[in-house]
Amino acid sequence: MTTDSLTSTSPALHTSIGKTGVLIVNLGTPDSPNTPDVRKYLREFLMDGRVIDIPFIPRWMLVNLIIAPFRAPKSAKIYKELWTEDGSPLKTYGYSVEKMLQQMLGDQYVVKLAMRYQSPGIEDGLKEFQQMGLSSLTVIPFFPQYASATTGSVYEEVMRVLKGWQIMPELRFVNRFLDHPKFIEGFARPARKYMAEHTYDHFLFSYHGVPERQIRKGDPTKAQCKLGSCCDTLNQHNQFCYRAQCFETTRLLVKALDLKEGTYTTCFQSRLGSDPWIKPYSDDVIKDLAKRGVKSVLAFSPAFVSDCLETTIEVGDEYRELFEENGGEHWQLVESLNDSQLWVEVLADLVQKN
Ligand SMILES: C=CC1=C(C)c2cc3[nH]c(cc4nc(cc5[nH]c(cc1n2)c(C)c5CCC(=O)O)C(CCC(=O)O)=C4C)c(C)c3C=C
Ligand SMILES: [Fe+2]
Ligand SMILES: [Fe+2]
Repeated sequence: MTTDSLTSTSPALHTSIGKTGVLIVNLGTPDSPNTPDVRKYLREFLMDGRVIDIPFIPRWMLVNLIIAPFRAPKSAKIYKELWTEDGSPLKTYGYSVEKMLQQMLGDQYVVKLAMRYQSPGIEDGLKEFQQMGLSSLTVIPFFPQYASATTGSVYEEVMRVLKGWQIMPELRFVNRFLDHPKFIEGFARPARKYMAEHTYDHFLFSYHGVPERQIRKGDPTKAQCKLGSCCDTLNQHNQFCYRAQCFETTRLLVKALDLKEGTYTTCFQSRLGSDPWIKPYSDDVIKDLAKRGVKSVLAFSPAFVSDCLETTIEVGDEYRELFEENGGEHWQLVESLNDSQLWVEVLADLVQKN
């Protein structure tokens, strides 16, 4: 082979030698807030066997005959409240972070945003990486705490796509980052600002819930997690218990904000269906706090790195109404990391850890 034939290699391949692909992946959101797009999103999302973890035929019937048709018009209305002129915040922040992280990491890295459901898809992102002939690939799901329904599902999809590749890049998955100091600071910093402006009686840490069954399935000993006080500490036996990881996240935030014992509660939102989900339920906790005479609450949603339907609408609006209806007076949601510099620094650290 002559030098000429070497230099005539395709520019895309040539410039990518030695580069690392970084796939940042969030959950996904509908393509528009209109009912057909919301229905399409709900169908894809809820037909994932890690999200609704029941056998295929009952899952198909539940999703296609009950949840998607009835929920889509209601959810579409809420998505319309959330939508901005740039689209769904979850995706807008994602693109902004993609750009900022690319700038921070420099041209030895190629950063791409993907969504587990809907667009831009994981498969399309990975195919672009494949054409670039990257040497290594880091996948960072945007979920601070590991859950089979989120991080587990992203891995499964990445592995499904990679399975047929002739050349496998060096591969690294980041499976959680709840204890990254800058992740904690990303919530603590805006919280300190609110705490300087107002006195809060109580601090609420509301995480997305999962069905209790999913925690039991993920327990390696099948006996460790009793879904009670055993989740109060995170150790080598329960390190992937989603509920225990949420309590640990609260502990780290409590420490960063120097909150007093008895002034904060960890709870779980967004139940779907009639099976038991992890407790305590956020709506029960909020009603109880208001009835006990708590007048002002600072609320956090630290299972989400981008503001979305679950934070802005559910915690920011619906829980505020619930609190006020039951006698509460002041409710403030701490915004998520969104496209803050701190969040991009967390991601850069996670990429460069190896
Ligand atoms: C924090 C991570 C998340 C976990 C764990 C999770 C589990 C989970 N979710 C559902 C059902 C729904 N979730 C919905 C929205 C939604 N969920 C997450 C994150 C987690 N889900 C996010 C970031 C979002 C918001 C997306 C956005 O576009 O803003 C919805 C749709 C909303 C609605 O129609 O009300 C459903 C439905 C299940 C069953 C589940 C189980 C483990
Ligand atoms: Fe969800
Ligand atoms: Fe547990």
